[in-house]
Amino acid sequence: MAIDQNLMWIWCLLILALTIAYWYLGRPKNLPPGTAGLPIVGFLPFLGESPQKTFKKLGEKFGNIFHFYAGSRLVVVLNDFSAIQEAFVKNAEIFAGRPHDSVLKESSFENQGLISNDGAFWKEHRRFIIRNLKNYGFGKMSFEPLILEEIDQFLKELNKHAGKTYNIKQLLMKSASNNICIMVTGRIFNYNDPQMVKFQTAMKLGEIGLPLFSSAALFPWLSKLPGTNKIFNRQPIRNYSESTIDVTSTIARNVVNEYEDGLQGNYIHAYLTERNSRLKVEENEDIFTETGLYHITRDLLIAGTDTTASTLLFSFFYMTLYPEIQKKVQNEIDSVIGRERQPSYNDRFNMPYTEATILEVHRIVSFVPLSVPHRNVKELTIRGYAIPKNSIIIPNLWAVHHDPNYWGDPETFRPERFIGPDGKFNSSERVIAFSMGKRACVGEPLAAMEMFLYFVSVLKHFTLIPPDGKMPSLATYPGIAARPKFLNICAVAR
Ligand code: HEM
Repeated sequence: MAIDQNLMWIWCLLILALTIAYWYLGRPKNLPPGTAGLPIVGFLPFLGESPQKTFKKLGEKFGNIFHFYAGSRLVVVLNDFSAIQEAFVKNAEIFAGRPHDSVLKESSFENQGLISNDGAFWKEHRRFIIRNLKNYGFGKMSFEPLILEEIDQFLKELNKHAGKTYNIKQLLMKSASNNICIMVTGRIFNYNDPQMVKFQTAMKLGEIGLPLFSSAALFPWLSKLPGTNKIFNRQPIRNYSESTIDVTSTIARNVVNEYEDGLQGNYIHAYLTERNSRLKVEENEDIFTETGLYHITRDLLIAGTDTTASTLLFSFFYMTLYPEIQKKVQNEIDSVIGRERQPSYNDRFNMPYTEATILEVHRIVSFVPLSVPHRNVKELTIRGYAIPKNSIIIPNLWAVHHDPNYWGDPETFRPERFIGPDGKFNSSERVIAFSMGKRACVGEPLAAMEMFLYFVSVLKHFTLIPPDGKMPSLATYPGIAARPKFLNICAVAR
């Protein structure tokens, strides 16, 4: 009996020793510098609440391309501008994949949308979205009157709360989703419309914050064990996925039901027209599928709502924190636009200080600090390091925006950094809040127009002061997006 027990212990120790040896010695050769972390879990326990800051520190030790392990998955972090550019622009095709075991898989359970997909499905849909949303005014002046109409609805609502402490987040969310709805579905919702309310309630479930890594996806064998749903906190992510697909499918289905062949009034019409023409050639059409339509509608509505709403909210916080900057923006608005007419997106060409302020908000906030994880679809060598096929690639956009060697004083909110000696607006390729390369944000033209028109419209009519006399906090929830914890503003009519 004693011998059996001894033998068992020897076996256990041997297996442990072999696991540890494999963990530390079995890594691919010529990786970028980095750390394997602990056996089984890798570096996951050390990421902290703000992985972007942890990565910035690791970059100081290992250099600007380094690796770590998330569970048994190899992750490569691109920690400065030139590393991201080298991967996402010079080797764009190779780095345009998405990991199939990321949190995105958890949140888009059928993996039929745009954001979590790659390959032919993603490529064709991305091209189609960019082409068609442009046709419906995306980033074009023809879309401006529709945004301005939505801003009218937004300002009327805001005016009801003028001079009071007001939690503006829901209003911003509703207004931002309406702007996407116009293009995708051709309709705009009243803020109290049951579908709008249902969509916002579903989005609220996402406030659990999608983590950078999904433990359930990284440890699929463990997540099959009973009771692990709770440990991996899967249910809230599932609730969020199911509720958002449920409500966005209802919104899309209403448009699908009224569609007649050849109609081209909005993105869903264009999708159905394309699907019908493909079905005439190939009855098993597998790119423009019905499920795909609902998942892509969901992706567009989700991706375009909290991103814009939260970045705008941060812009209001910064104006509250820096009244002298707010005054300069208001002076520019008064002299270029005046108090009577509505702003136009073209006004930006005469408003360098306002443009610089908005760019500074994108830089300092970095709303998606680590972008959305990428995957390299082929092995390749960068700066002499081998990056094995299918690594998870994380671009640290936040580190680019907070690089002291480039910005000098990255923690200071200072729009003047984007104003040239001639007083003109000097944009910077180093502000990459929308990422870069083949997977860069498809909504950037819309987001840029929204940011300018909302920011200017609010400051034209109101002055932002500390709500309840308290300065807004810039604290954010942990997660893939830097959502603000503080939600109140106080807008006093001018
Ligand atoms: C301030 C506003 C916004 C910011 C900061 C932002 C930022 C980003 C970032 C960092 C990515 C990931 C890019 C990558 O994978 O490297 C992304 C992707 C995406 N964004 Fe935005 N975004 C904003 C607004 C919007 C809007 C208004 C839409 C509306 C349609 C949108 C739609 C998308 C989509 C569909 C993707 C996925 C693209 C793909 O995977 O190919 N975004 N965005």
